[in-house]
Amino acid sequence: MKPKLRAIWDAGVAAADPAGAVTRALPDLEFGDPAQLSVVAVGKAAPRMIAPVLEAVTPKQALIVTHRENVFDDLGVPVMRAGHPVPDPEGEAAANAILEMAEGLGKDDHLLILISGGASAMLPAPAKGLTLDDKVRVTKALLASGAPIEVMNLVRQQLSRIKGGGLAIAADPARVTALVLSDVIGDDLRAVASGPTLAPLGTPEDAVQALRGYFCYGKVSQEVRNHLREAPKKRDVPETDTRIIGSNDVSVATMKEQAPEAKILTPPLTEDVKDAVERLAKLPSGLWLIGGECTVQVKGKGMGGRNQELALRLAMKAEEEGWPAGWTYIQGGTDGRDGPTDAAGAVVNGQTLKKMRAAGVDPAAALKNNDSYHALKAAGDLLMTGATGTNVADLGVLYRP
Ligand SMILES: O=C(O)[C@H](O)CO
Repeated sequence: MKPKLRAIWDAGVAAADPAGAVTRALPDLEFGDPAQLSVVAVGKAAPRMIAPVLEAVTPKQALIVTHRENVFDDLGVPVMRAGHPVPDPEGEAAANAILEMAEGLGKDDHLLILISGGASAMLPAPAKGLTLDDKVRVTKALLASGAPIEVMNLVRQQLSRIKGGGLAIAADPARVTALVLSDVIGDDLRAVASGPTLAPLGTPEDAVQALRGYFCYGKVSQEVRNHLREAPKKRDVPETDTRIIGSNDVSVATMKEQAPEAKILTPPLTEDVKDAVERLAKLPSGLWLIGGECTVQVKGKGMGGRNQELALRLAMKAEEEGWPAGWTYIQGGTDGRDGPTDAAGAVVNGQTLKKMRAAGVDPAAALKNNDSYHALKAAGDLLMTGATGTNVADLGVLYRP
């Protein structure tokens, strides 16, 4: 079963390949006159998203903004590197460059923006009266609070000149098209990269409530609090053509094409891994396709990631409940990096715990220490893909006979 499940999982990851996703979108895209076309790619997948566009057309101007760790070839257009997950001065310079480019466009111009995850942190454009330091403090407080991405970005939009439709406002009256590779479960495009071409997720008052709700209000600067009190309630964002071209849902749908007999788990797994395993254990027999992204409460000092911990927990649950032989489960991050490890996740079955014990590892003790990586490594059941160059959260496939 392992090779079959791996092939289905691989098909899901391939569907999220940034170059492939843009290439599939190109036939439906009207570039217009290349002499009036500006192309900007932002986020972790920016170089891979812009490559097929630059093969298809030579725009008037183009710019890539990505994280400095992203590997990319020289594509012959300027690249600006930016910090992530905490914004830095290079990111601020990049955000300013994009806004300047957008502000210089006229009604006959076309701005094509290619958006992928990570761009919120990479493009800090502090609202008038705020500084990069203010934004750094807000970002750090929200990151430490465990607030979900929708909440983080609702706040960040209210403090920014580029997020929450700010880019669309700057580019007005030019035509704006955005192709989005979504790393947000549920695909609210206002949340992906903080929606530079769409109206914000909430109001300044909502941002205050969110900061209070996650005990961050007291941690942000007085300038931020003043700004949120005085900022206009509504932002008029011009209409843009913003399209999704890849996402966790799209990847799960592609896995379904690969395995039409399978059922899709709904809703996707977004809960803590402990609760996720309870849900998986209740599924009837058959082949199940799983999207989402779980959370883990880390208390131990071991090494692992949410996908590895989920797989290990499921193997233990299967043993405890005496699942019939043949069950198999693959679970991994589509970016190929689960937590701070070099594994994407794991592929487990009825042999996993036996192999672990034979190698001298106690699975329960490993779990207690959040050390799923070393336990699964001892069993030879890690899922190793290397960095995939994309990220649409996590995918899993479970077979229960
Ligand atoms: O950049 C961001 O805001 C996150 O990656 C979600 O898209």
